[in-house]
Amino acid sequence: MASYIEPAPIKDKENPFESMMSRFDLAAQILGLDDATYNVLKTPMKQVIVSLPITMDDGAVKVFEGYRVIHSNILGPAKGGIRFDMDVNINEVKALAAWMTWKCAVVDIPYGGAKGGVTCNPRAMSAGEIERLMRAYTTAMLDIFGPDKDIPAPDMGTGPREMAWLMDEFSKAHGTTINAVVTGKPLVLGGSLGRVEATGRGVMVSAFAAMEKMKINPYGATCAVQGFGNVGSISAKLLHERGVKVVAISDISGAYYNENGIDITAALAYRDLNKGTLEGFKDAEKISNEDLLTLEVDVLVPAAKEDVITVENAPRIRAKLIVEGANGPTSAKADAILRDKGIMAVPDILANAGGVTVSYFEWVQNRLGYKWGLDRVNRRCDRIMKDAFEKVYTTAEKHNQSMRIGAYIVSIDKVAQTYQLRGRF
Ligand SMILES: NC(=O)C1=CN([C@@H]2O[C@H](COP(=O)(O)OP(=O)(O)OC[C@H]3O[C@@H](n4cnc5c(N)ncnc54)[C@H](OP(=O)(O)O)[C@@H]3O)[C@@H](O)[C@H]2O)C=CC1
Ligand SMILES: O=C(O)CCC(=O)C(=O)O
Repeated sequence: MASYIEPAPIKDKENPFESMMSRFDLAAQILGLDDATYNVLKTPMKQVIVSLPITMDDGAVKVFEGYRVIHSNILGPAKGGIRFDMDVNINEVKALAAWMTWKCAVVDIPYGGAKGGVTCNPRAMSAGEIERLMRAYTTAMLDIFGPDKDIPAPDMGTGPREMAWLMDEFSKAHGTTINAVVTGKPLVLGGSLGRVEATGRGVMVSAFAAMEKMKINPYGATCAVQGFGNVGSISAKLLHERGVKVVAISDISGAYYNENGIDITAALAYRDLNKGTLEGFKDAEKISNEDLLTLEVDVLVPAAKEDVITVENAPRIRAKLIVEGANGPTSAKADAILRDKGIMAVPDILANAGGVTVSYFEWVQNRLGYKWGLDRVNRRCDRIMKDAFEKVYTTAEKHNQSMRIGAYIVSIDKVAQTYQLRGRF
């Protein structure tokens, strides 16, 4: 057997790639994965690092570092978002790319996994500076991206506006409009109805599926959501609309708690009129992001960043159910603590897969030159999410493992079978 028999010891502050690998190792061991497939999958296929000199508004030239990692393309073209954030680094991007491989396999869509990013602080940049950066990043990745090769999408710090610039820059370089090179575009450029809401919608569908298993009545169940960007705000809105009492929300300015429930429509309107921040939001007590995580609630939705539920705070988590909107919010060491406490965690690679699922629908529509109605998009996404949830739940039960390891088993099994049937080894 391969070297994965003894999962690597995990240090206190977890490197996200090592954290991902420790779960992968356990699932690979349970599956009895062959050495060749194991060794191929533990290393990303391609890692690209570029330097991007940008003229800032004050005339100074600043050099940014950009990344794109393709973890695997054995299931189809690589797929994954682009993150603009100060914490972006190669280990983070490698982990996020691998998670995309597992995520696409869990929901059974024909894509491999990739991720990209630029180390920058978009909050401190003008729209013009962000546009120049996105266009420079696209130019640097012209040989990597392509509708049959690697298809980017939004992630933290990017959205439809940035995807429009990417599509335009790529199309200019090819002398023709190629909208299928990227998903998460504005609707008029070939974006799909439902994509903006899709990740939050998948979180909501996963939360309801898990509450049903745990016999938690969703009407009046309490919930705390960390992060109020694309994923967090839409998860909160959809849960609130369906009768869940969202008692806490947060962004980088802090967390806002009201035991009687927060009016999410009012919070969204406040954020949108307040330069995108919840700072100063009334009708709630201000608490810290750390305190939000340990509130006594039925459901906790971490939807901001990785590594927020750690070995330090896991013993104090009081939620019955965690539904991971963010990628990698729970460290590998914290997994065991949550499980011992009987907390169910619906893992990122399942819970937040609604986004890439509707990205897939967008790519299909672009290639067909056709548009689907919102009803069709939502119905198909919900069906895929529910089926994936059931498959992961059953697999976890069969192996007496957590939902997370169940999800890794489902994905790694699919990837391994693909290698075998394609006759690679
Ligand atoms: N967008 C998508 O379709 C998908 C995203 N994801 C994952 O979901 C997570 C969130 O992504 P997305 O919603 O797109 O990103 P956004 O940039 O839209 O939102 C991020 C949110 O997190 C908040 N935030 C950032 N840092 C912290 C912090 N240290 N403490 C508390 N809150 C913080 C931000 O606050 P502020 O606004 O004040 O900066 C913002 O509210 C990421 O892990 C991403 O990889 C997963 C699948 C798909
Ligand atoms: O929509 C996509 O293609 C990818 C979204 C993403 O980056 C993610 O699911 O983490």
